[in-house]
Amino acid sequence: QFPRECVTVRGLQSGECCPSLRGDPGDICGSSTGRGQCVQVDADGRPHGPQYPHDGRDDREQWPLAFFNRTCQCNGNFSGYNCGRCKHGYGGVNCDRLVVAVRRNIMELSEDEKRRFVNALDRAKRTVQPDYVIASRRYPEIFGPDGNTPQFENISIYNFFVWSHYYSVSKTFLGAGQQSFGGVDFSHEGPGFLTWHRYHLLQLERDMQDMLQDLSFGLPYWNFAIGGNNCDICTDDLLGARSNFVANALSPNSVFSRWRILCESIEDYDTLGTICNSTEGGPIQRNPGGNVARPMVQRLPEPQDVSACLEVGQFDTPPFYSTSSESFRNTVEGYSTPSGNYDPLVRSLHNLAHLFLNGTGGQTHVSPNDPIFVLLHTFTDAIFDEWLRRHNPDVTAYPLENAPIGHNRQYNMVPFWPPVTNVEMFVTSDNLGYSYEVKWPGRPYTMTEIIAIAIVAVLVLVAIIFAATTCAVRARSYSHGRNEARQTLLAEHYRRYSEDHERIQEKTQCVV
Ligand SMILES: O=C(O)c1cc2cc(O)c(O)cc2[nH]1
Repeated sequence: QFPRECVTVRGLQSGECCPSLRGDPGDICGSSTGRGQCVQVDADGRPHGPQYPHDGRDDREQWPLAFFNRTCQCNGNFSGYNCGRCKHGYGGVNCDRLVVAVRRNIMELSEDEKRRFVNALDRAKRTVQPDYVIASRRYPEIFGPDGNTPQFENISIYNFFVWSHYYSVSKTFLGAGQQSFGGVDFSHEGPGFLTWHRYHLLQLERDMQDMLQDLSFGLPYWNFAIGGNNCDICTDDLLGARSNFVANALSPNSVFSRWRILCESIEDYDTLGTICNSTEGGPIQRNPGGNVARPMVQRLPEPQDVSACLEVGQFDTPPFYSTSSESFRNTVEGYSTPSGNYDPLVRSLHNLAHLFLNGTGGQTHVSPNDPIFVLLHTFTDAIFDEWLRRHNPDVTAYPLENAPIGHNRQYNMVPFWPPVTNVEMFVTSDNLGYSYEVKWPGRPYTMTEIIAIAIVAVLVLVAIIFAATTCAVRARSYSHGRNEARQTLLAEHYRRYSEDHERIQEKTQCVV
């Protein structure tokens, strides 16, 4: 969440996180080369929705002001915590070269591409994130027991991805002996669901591009809208088959069976007020389609669910929450029927795909530990992107205020650094340096369309029958006429022939 350079006692006390580029103390934010400058953080102070009634009790309010109030602001296509890198979609030393990463269906990768993707994920699980460290305590305890030891830890690239999700969904600690408040979620159940997860994926993709030294590396996606109860990507060449030996475990032939998960000690965090740190625990649990207690989540979404949700015209609707009706966001998130009707009993699309996994991938505080999370979310993001293309909304379609805390248009998404607002992700993917290769299922016909098509079909059929009958009648009368003519002709022939014959006979008789 924060650059390693910033989490010193002095850095935290100053509230300034404006590291210099290339270690020259005078060159904060690369200012000497015009890359950027150190500025005041702009944090959203507009009213949030009524779901969160504990203002002043959580480090994530008005992110990131509890930790830092000054940051680098980069010029042009420069970007990053010290303006040392390029905006998404740009490369080269001067950040003036366009680069695009293509995100493809994982099922359509070649064997070699599949192997390279699995290996890249595994390497990310073991490679230390070079720039960022994570807080292992809430701000009141951030300087450590001696007041001089900032409580931050190194973490791997993949675990950084896991930790960021955990931090955004964790409960608000209200004090020892008091129940933590769970009605808060900075990345779900609000308009920020799509923008938050979009940035989350971009950060992982960027970290993996750097690790692989390949700016064109694109995260693939899992088309989870295939119906049925089979997880098609749960094979050993992809995300891991089932174990034949241990219930809910992954096959030992998959590298993911050796992954250990982060952030599983949820009771400790909620009762002691601690924060998930970089310590790993048990293995990934997964039993796709096997939740016998909830038959509704034993099947994957259907292709027509995707077509239906893309028809929902409004991005989000009041109260901009998991109870919103006729909201594209709430529909694709999966709290509504695929056509947009809110129903508390329904789980569809993204939520259904999570719950179908039935294990680590189905619990918000740990779900990214299962790497299927990445592919499930790239597909959700692809649907979001297609919706943006089809509906071409203005920024005003995204609520400016009164969304649940963390979800307002200008809110800096928690816990990303440098600060990035929800609305910055409310653009089509080509503005962010990536694109999707997807064949979208056709839109299902409405009842009116079905009736109109049936009427046209009947009319065409009647016209064909009429034309055929008319032709047959005409053909019959024509051939009848020709027969009559032919018979008249024959009769005439015969008459002439007979007369000639009689005449010849008369002549011959005369000669004889
Ligand atoms: O119960 C749900 O609808 C549900 C579970 C779950 C897990 C997860 O990681 C998410 O991101 C969302 C989600 N929804």
